[in-house]
Amino acid sequence: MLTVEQVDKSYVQGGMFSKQRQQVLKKVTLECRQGECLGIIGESGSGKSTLGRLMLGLERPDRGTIRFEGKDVMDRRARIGRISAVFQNYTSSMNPFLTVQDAIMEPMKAQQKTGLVGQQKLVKERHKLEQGNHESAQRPQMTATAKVDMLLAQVGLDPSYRLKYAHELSGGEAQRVCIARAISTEPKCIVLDEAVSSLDVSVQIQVLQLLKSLKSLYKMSYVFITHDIQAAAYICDRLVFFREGRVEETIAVEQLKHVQSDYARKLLKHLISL
Ligand SMILES: Nc1ncnc2c1ncn2[C@@H]1O[C@H](COP(=O)(O)OP(=O)(O)OP(=O)(O)O)[C@@H](O)[C@H]1O
Repeated sequence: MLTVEQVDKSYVQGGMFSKQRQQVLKKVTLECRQGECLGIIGESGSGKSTLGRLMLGLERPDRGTIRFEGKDVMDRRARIGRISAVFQNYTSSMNPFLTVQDAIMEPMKAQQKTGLVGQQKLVKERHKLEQGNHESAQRPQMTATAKVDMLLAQVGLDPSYRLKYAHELSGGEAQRVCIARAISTEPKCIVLDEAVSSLDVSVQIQVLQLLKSLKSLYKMSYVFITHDIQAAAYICDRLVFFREGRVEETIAVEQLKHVQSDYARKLLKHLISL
């Protein structure tokens, strides 16, 4: 579904006019399958966030390709409304001048601007009519407010949050709003970069549970980027151990005890059950 093939990425090191480059990603190849949660786990500086930005089409690889359902993610139409993101810095992820309602509606508006919603809706409506389901085909569209309320309810917040601003929210609440925004376009995939790392442990567990239930409700895939092996083991189906910009090992979570590399073993030492 989301495939990364032979991706290299480097950055200029030591100022704008320097010719020195730091190779951050080295021939990275991996796949996040339909409906799975793929964990990318590694030490600080191993290149996890860089890979996340490339998967979101925010930056271009030097070499190699990243495709979502066969289309290059650098093509905006391949990703808009289909791949979303939740980052660690939930308060800075939210524009301080926007209410919760406006923040949640931002991606939907962006999707409407591209005209993609229109096309998808038309196909769905035509299909319903062909099936003889005239009643549901003619049902009026849910109002924006009702849609925001529904999304807030799905992330465990009541409608009174609609008119609040980012600074009026706790960390956990702000991250729930970011999750509501990420699911608003009903994407097929969400890239979560250290999405629970800044939250208190008890809030982390609640948000992880929420992410799990939303994943099955919306039948989404997750790319879960983290340095927290416990959180990864809780939510992921497979883990990619990432070291110095390379894939060191990939393993199913239920096989974790059988990891081969010393690096994966070292990271796993933090997992109580081992
Ligand atoms: N835009 C950039 N310009 C220059 N160097 C960068 C840029 N982005 C990342 N790097 C460098 O690439 C390396 C990998 O960074 P990255 O943030 O991808 O690692 P990470 O595994 O996500 O780390 P952390 O867990 O600490 O967030 C680091 O050495 C970083 O300094």
